[in-house]
Amino acid sequence: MVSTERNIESDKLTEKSLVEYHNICKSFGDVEILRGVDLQVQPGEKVAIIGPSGSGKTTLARMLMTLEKPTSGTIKINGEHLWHEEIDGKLIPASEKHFRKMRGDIGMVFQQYNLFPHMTILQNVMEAQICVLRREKKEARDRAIEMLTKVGLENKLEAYPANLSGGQQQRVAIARALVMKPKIMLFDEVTAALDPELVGEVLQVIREIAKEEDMAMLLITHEMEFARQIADRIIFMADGVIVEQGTPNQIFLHPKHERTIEFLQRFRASSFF
Ligand SMILES: Nc1ncnc2c1ncn2[C@@H]1O[C@H](COP(=O)(O)OP(=O)(O)OP(=O)(O)O)[C@@H](O)[C@H]1O
Repeated sequence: MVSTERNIESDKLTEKSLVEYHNICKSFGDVEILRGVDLQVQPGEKVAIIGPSGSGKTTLARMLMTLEKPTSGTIKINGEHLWHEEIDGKLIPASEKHFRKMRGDIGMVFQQYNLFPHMTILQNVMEAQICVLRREKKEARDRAIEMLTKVGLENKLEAYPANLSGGQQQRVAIARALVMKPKIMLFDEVTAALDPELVGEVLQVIREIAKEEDMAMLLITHEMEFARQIADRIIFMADGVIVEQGTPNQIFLHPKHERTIEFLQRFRASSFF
């Protein structure tokens, strides 16, 4: 019994992280936005990042999408540097070719859905499969239909984005990212631009995906109840650092740090949570 426990512990320690941020700093001009962030995400893990506006959550996610360059620090995906290439033991800035290869592991859904307005829903979900993954048209179509069915839009395949509600468009954006089979999906405030009555349907789709799919997820959200239900781990960020992290119960029921307690109290006072 003891030896089994010890094995499980050592397995956890040796398990390779899917994503590793190491001592990440980011400044915009003179303003330091991220101040030495260390964060690991394990394969399949669902991690929610919460925290006050301006604490650096989106910047952290954008770095994983190679949209924002760290001022210092490193990020690895599957043990391989994202922003650098290792040549003869030296780290040099990554080439566009390296970025393209690495981006294949990462999917992202933003507040803005950015669907192609001139394409049908089905074409929107097929496009990157054909252009980026070089899938055959028939396979891309079959997979797009399967994914659009999963997000409840099997009756809208031939519709255009302009004819869908915001919630439906966001579900297309989710299907479009999912169909690429990334190892990690980033969801950055995906309901922030939606009318309140449309928020529930999008969160429900994400909840179902989290249950069914074994990809890792990094969710930035102000929806605390949603974060509590969906995440294996909650990270509370403030002023560019990770202040506290733990299971949903640890963070929401027994927060330890003054900043976390204050944030959650303010949050409860302004909502039904
Ligand atoms: N390109 C940029 N140039 C200058 N400042 C920026 C840039 N991008 C972000 N910032 C600033 O960095 C800070 C952190 O922004 P970020 O969007 O990462 O925070 P956040 O925690 O995601 O906030 P929110 O919850 O409001 O989305 C903010 O003060 C923002 O104004």
